[in-house]
Amino acid sequence: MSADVPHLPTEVRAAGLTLQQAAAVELRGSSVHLSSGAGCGKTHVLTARYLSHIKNDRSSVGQLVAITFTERAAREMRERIRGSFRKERDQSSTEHRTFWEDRLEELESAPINTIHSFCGNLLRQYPAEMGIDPQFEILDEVLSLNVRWEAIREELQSLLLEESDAGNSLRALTQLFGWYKIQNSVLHLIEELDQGAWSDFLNLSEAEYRARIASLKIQLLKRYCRFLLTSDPTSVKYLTILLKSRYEGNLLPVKVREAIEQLQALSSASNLQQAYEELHKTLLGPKEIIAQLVDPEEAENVKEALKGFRDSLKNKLDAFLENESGEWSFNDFEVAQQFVRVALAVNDGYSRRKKDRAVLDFNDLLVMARDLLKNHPDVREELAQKYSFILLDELQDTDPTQMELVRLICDTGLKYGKLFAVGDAKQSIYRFRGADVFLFNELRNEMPEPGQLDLSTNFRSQKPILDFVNTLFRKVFDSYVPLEAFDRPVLEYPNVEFLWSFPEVEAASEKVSVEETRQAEGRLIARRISELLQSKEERIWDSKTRTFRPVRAGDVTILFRSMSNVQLYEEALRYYGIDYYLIGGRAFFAQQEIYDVLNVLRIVENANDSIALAGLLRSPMAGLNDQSLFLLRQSSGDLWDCLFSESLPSLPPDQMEALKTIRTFLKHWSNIKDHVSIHDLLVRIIEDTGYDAALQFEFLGDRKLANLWKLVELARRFDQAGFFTLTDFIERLAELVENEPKEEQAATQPENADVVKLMTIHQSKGLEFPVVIIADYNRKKSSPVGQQVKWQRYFGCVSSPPQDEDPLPFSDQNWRLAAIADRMEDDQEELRVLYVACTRPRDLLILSAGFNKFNQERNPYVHMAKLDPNSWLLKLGQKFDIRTGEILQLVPEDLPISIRVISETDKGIAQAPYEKSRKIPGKLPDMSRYKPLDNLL
Ligand SMILES: Nc1ncnc2c1ncn2[C@@H]1O[C@H](COP(=O)(O)OP(=O)(O)OP(=O)(O)O)[C@@H](O)[C@H]1O
Repeated sequence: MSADVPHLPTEVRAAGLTLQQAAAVELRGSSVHLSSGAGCGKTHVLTARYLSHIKNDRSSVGQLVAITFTERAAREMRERIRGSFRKERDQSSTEHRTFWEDRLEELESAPINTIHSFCGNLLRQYPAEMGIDPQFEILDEVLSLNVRWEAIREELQSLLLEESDAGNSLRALTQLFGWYKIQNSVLHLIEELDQGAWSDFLNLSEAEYRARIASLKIQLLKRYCRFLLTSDPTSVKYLTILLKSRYEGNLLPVKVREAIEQLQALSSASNLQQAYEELHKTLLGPKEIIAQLVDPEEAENVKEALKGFRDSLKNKLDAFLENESGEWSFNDFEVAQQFVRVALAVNDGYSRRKKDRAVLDFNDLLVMARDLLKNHPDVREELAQKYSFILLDELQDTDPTQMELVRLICDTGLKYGKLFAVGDAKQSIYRFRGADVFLFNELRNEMPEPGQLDLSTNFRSQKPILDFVNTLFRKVFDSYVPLEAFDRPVLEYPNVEFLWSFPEVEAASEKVSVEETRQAEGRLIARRISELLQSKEERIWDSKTRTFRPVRAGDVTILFRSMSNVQLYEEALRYYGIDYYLIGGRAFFAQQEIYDVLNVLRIVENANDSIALAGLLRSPMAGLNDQSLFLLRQSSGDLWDCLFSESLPSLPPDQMEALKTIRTFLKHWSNIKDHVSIHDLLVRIIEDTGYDAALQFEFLGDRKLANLWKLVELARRFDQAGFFTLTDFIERLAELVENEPKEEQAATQPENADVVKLMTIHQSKGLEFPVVIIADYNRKKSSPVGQQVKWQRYFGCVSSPPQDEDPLPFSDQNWRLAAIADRMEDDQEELRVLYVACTRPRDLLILSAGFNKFNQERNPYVHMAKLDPNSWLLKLGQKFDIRTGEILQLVPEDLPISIRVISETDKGIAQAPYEKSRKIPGKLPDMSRYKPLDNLL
């Protein structure tokens, strides 16, 4: 590795980097921690740095490791590096061309990959050290879940009879929770396995545990009170009404400020209960306050808000106020330890199963690679010799094991020039996978000062979008560095739009479902896209021609927080005749085609499953209609008997034909099922029934077909794994259908097709699009229900008592406190997700939401508060009048932003002039087949 480079290589300056970027590319001698806002060229700089190691440090491709976190990002990074090499080759003199040709060839096998594949390769090089089979297979998410379930079932069964601590723990837990809940709880726990922390937790004495919780509780209360005042949508909504009401006299603000101060002082109160009661009294709202309000409507608002704020505080502070020493029949700490003991025993069984089958899951790859480096200094040394520079993208998404790995790979070079790490703390959005943004900041503080670098010039978005982002997030993130716009032409059209829709209601009291509001929103989005596509307005910047051009379908991307309701938006797009491409919808296992396959397999496996049989008969595989099914049912009690009886009911000829055909097939499939692989059986079923062709002609046919083939592929992987039978496959599939793990739906069109794209915000990370619509902006986050136990990083294991028992068998106080700690972190993460979304567009950002109805409030703050905001809308409404787009409470840093607000009722959407000019399909697709099966049975 070369030492300091004394002067700036001119090639780098010529590459068109900013001074900030060039500094990051050129620094040597110190490692670099490059922190940057979105779109400031992190990946761009990382690519330039890679190139500069080849050019200026004379490194070979094999000496450079580039690591990122997703396959997509790794592909993109390799592509960008390849592009930069090609450029070098094309600009080189003849004698240097071969140099770059060779580097390009080496690049194909260069270590530019995800951290998981880096670890996988490492383990294959040193299998003996870790005692693993070098030919190990990697279990993906779905298959590892299967093996985990198998371990849970079998290990719990044998533990139940075992005389051991774990056995005793399981028996005690079963009495408390019942068998079913234990299984799910154990699954939940082992997915969060943190072996070291678990052993520490088991070694804690009760006194140590209680002391730890007591100190945590005080720290938590302090943070929580601040959170309630600034970020909790419910309490902030009431506070907003109280503080922003128009009043005469000063009693209300005085009282509210007094309450705020009391709330802030709670965590240092010597007697918490007493301090809380004082606060409660302040908020009781003396009559004089109301009397000072001129406007009766305002008086009503204030009265409601005072009560709402009081009740919400009581509810939220409850967990802190309770006395721990209640009369409980069980001890919460013991229950938590019992869970950990059982989960550890099951996890041992899971590890054994993996070892026997020579398979590793994703987590094993990281943990084992970490242990390999930790426990084998010789391997560490070899690696240090082999790799001169480590380039790491998306540092903010590292989890503790990954960070340990990075430290071990860099070894003594960690601070001294070996590591080049880039990231953005504001874009850390993988907490649910264990990412911890704290690690990002911690590493920064360890770096020598010259290596702590920043980027703040954004090359992606038009200036007004950045002004909007800065205004919205300035107060949201600590030490926010505003994004500066790269100098380029700006449009006269507003680059930010609010798109608010609400269904038309007859009477003010009429209730509107969330689904209806989303449908109206979908229609307004589709209408707006259609308007943009028809418009001749030149609003998309083309960097090649350096001019603006009109919007094309492929410019538009709709981003979702969650894909659960995406079909409502898809329907609207189809209704408007807009082609689109759904990137990996999450609910793969919740699709009708998956149910259909499950039904047919169930019936082939077990003829007595009449629910599955009914499902099969009415699916396109058999093609019977409800009337025929009804007649079949009537003619005999049992559907199967009737299907195979001599005397069939009289059915129309086509239905009779369909019935006889499926009967023949069913006999045939049952005969071959034990002699062919699961994959072949499935393919045979599809071929016999022409199911693939039938799906093709349905609504969203392409995607259904792609999903079907994805399922066939899953069956092939089951066969390949070699240890699953058809019964296993059916059982696992049924579980997957029930639990809906995060499996993406199959892709149907190339991602670069010129059609509108729909994806989650997580999938959009690192990407950019000309037009971005953030849909479902006011979506409320649903909280998990029915969970019995969880691992919380500060509290350790906490368990929730069975809620149907009165009194509760053990205290749920720690469970609730741990939930509060998680809730606050989740809230921060939600805002980071919003930041990622708002920083994706280049030319136009549209925020869209469907509301019940707009209330008539004149005061913008009260208006917003009454919409019952989620955390996104809360932040938006604190800074903007969401009805007009005006900035509220200007501060000197705020720049004027022109925001276009479109708000429409359903009727308004339907009456839009351009809709009439569109060719609209006659009717929406017939979804009647999707009604639940139990209607029939
Ligand atoms: N010096 C530069 N000159 C011109 N364009 C640049 C420069 N640096 C970056 N860009 C462009 O800016 C855009 C954003 O760059 P890049 O994707 O590398 O940013 P990023 O920081 O990784 O973004 P994010 O954090 O949002 O993923 C890209 O289109 C990139 O080509």
